[in-house]
Amino acid sequence: MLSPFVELRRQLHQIPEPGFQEFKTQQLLMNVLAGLPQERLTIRTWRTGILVHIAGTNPTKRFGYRADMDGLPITEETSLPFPSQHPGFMHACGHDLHMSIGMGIVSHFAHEPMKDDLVVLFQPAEEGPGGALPMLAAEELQDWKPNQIVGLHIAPEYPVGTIATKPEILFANTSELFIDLLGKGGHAAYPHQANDMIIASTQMVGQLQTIVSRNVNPLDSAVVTIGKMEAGTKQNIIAEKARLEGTIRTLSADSMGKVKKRIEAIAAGIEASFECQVSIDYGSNYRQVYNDPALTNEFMDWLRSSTISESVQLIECTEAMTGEDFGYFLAEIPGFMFWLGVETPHGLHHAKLEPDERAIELAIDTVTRYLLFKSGV
Ligand SMILES: CC(=O)N[C@@H](CCC[C@H](N)C(=O)O)C(=O)O
Repeated sequence: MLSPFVELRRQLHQIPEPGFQEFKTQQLLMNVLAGLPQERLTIRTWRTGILVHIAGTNPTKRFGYRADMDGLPITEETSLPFPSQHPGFMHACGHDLHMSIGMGIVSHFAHEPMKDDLVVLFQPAEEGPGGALPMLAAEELQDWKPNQIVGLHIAPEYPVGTIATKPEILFANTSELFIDLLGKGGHAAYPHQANDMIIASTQMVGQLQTIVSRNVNPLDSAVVTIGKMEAGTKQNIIAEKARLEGTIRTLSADSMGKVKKRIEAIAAGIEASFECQVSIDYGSNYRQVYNDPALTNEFMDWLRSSTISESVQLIECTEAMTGEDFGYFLAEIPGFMFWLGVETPHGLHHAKLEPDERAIELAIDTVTRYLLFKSGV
């Protein structure tokens, strides 16, 4: 028989929704919460998110666990018998697992409370525009702010049973990048009378790739990725407009500023050389995920020395250029994030991502036992 949280993951997997539109997701989670013992639960909603407070037996502090909720605009290509029912959308970043693990933690402590309080946050819009910052500022969270917070992210590259983390920076600073180019459309046969934004935008993509290779200190990692480009209407019409969409990743906040300055200089060069207009919008920016060194080391020592080490293998990993708005939680509340192995050949944001569901019960067990270690029964 399937664990109820694997069953929940499968239901969530079928209803991926964009950030701040997680309406069905919220409803499903609310229905599951309604089926749990209510004595110690207080439930609040905030936009499409949910905050669940589980009262401890003799609390002196409050712990937090955060799960993100949104899906991605990807057409699923897995062979799963429970694929996405929302065309063009998929849980391709594991948020379906993060939520079902969150629910498993709520359920555990709703049945068997620990000494301290716990707040489990189901947070919308991690993929964009970012739900963490407004959730942290929300009235609904102010009297429930945890003293320590934990988050996890699935990791396709590690086997089930692996947890990977490190003190200090785990994930990069991020900034979205939207670039609009405006020239002059025209007939394909009269290029001299038009100003072709396909040529200008492809030149710009090429020049953007020189920032990391030529302007950033090789010992200080950065990424500039253009993930989407749009231009043109028909094969024999010169494109008046082009749009580039991408993301910037840096390990230091200082480098983020430098990369943005270079993007602006390249944009000015493209404007001058192609006699067009280039406008830049940085969309949403996420703060680095900075793991509290003392708490992370304590967690790692606990993983190595407690009986959990029989089922969990700890890896001290290097930092990754992924982004996470959980970084905003960690800037305000001490805590850490860790990678949870779900071994699958396809990576995050891939249409064939099929995380191994055995990681769900393992994560529920690990986090609940860690919280009990921290709090006492
Ligand atoms: C873990 C993960 O994949 N997170 C996303 C966060 C997206 C941040 C933002 N929307 C951006 O694209 O810069 C990631 O892409 O790393």
